[in-house]
Amino acid sequence: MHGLGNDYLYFDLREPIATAVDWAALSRQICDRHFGVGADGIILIGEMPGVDATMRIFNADGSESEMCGNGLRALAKWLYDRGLAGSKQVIATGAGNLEPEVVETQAGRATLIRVNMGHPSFDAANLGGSPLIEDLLIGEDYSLVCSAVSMGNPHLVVFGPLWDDDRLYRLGPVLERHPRFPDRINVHTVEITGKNQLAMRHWERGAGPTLACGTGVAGATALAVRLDRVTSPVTVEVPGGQIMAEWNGPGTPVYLTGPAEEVFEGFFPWP
Ligand SMILES: N[C@H](CCC[C@H](N)C(=O)O)C(=O)O
Repeated sequence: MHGLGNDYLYFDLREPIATAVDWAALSRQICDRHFGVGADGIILIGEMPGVDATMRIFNADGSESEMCGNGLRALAKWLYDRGLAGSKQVIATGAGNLEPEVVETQAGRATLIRVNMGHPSFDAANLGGSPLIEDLLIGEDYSLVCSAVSMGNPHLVVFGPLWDDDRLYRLGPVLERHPRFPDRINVHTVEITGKNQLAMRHWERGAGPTLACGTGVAGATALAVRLDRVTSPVTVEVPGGQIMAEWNGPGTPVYLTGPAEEVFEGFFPWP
């Protein structure tokens, strides 16, 4: 399934599995776009009393992340379409229990999902000591004004004209692995295109360039609202399409409303 082209292979683990699987290695093997199926990562669907499902996400490089906004919407769709979701969905993630809501359907299948993404944290400690805005030194003689925010997973935002491919592919990996961020970081170039509009491109931690990053959209929107650069609700243009983000200030969660699509279903021969 994918959310705005941010694609993952989902494993329905609600059945006990005989063998222990090295999910990190399996993610690397599956996500290889030439020798595997190709995807931005894999998502494991589990079960736990009191929630509709649990969700674990592994990036294409095998690293595990705390949260995935596009993945959460797709999982909410998967549960809804199969009649597995309670009236009020609850999905346990690395960033806590979140409650996606199906807001539009077509022929009984979910097409648009609104998700409470939790509260943004501008807490520097969570982001390798990076304050809200910082002149980040890169190499010997080059610095970049960046902002950092956590949505359970860490995001670095560079406001200004949208980067072209050259800049994204050059700066993305350098910033992803900047020593300032011990757990690495997702990187986003964000252009303010209107009072309620942003345009973004992404270099994701553990996946590189993706067509959309839900937690990145949520975090960048909260930063832009916090820095008084846009007013909520915000329409965000990402390479994979459009998504709506809402944040009404400190003490409130960020909401994302966006599509999710199922591309195919199959059975995986356990290694
Ligand atoms: N690469 C991210 C995880 C995927 C997040 C993204 N695809 C989303 O939709 O939120 C990380 O390592 O934190």
